[in-house]
Amino acid sequence: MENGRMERMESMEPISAHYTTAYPEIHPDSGYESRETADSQAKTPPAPTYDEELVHKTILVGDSGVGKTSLLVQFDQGKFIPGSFSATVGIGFTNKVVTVDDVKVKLQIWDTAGQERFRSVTHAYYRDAHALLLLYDITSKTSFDNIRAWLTEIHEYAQSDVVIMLLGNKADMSSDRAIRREEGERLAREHSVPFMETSAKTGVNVELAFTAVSKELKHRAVQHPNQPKFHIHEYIEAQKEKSGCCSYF
Ligand SMILES: Nc1nc2c(ncn2[C@@H]2O[C@H](COP(=O)(O)OP(=O)(O)OP(=O)(O)O)[C@@H](O)[C@H]2O)c(=O)[nH]1
Repeated sequence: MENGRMERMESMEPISAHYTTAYPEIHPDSGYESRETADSQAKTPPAPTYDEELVHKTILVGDSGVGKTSLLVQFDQGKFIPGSFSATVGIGFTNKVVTVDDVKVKLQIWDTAGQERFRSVTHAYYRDAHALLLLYDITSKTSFDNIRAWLTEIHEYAQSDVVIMLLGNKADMSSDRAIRREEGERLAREHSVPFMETSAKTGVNVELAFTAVSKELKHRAVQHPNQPKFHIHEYIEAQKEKSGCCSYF
């Protein structure tokens, strides 16, 4: 696996070459959408159309070892391969289509190397990012403490309107927990970013994280004065309640 990983990261072709690849699709639970759609249809004129050719560049960032590659593999392939990944070298991406509100949102998800020595390479990718998923590991206080530094870098190199989401990963490792969920929530509130705990191992909240980001990106792309605004925080809370996802954290 170690060699496979190295090859994947080092043989990246130019972006345009990858757009010919068919996008795998996921269909998230649509209970929330149907309620929202019914409400909005009653009150507003037909929604402006969403351009399904748009590609939203989404980047996973955070310290080395927090689980960026594992989270992406869980989202892409629905599996977790323990201890199988060597540290990411440079940067690579995976295409995914997320169906939200009956439209297909194309995500190009970039997995970056957390190691300091690759930082200057990854900074270059921030500028045209539409969304950044910032991860820490709930068993690592250092990775949590470094979130402020990551946010400083993001504000320095990314566009000011980039969608940011904070994720506390490895939520399955409750006996080794070093950061309480409330601490993650507080930090996220301080920086006005949505937050959830995830597990790349069990898959908890992995799809929700990408779905919430896709919905936010889609709503931004079609934002219309007469359309109800999408509130990512409320969406996440409603979905968490529905799934009862977090009761065992
Ligand atoms: N228990 C548990 N282990 C995880 C989880 N996510 C990742 N791991 C493990 O944590 C280690 C590091 O995971 P990676 O996905 O390689 O971390 P990364 O953030 O991509 O690391 P870099 O490529 O160095 O930036 C591996 O041994 C994974 O199996 C998780 O949610 N739960």
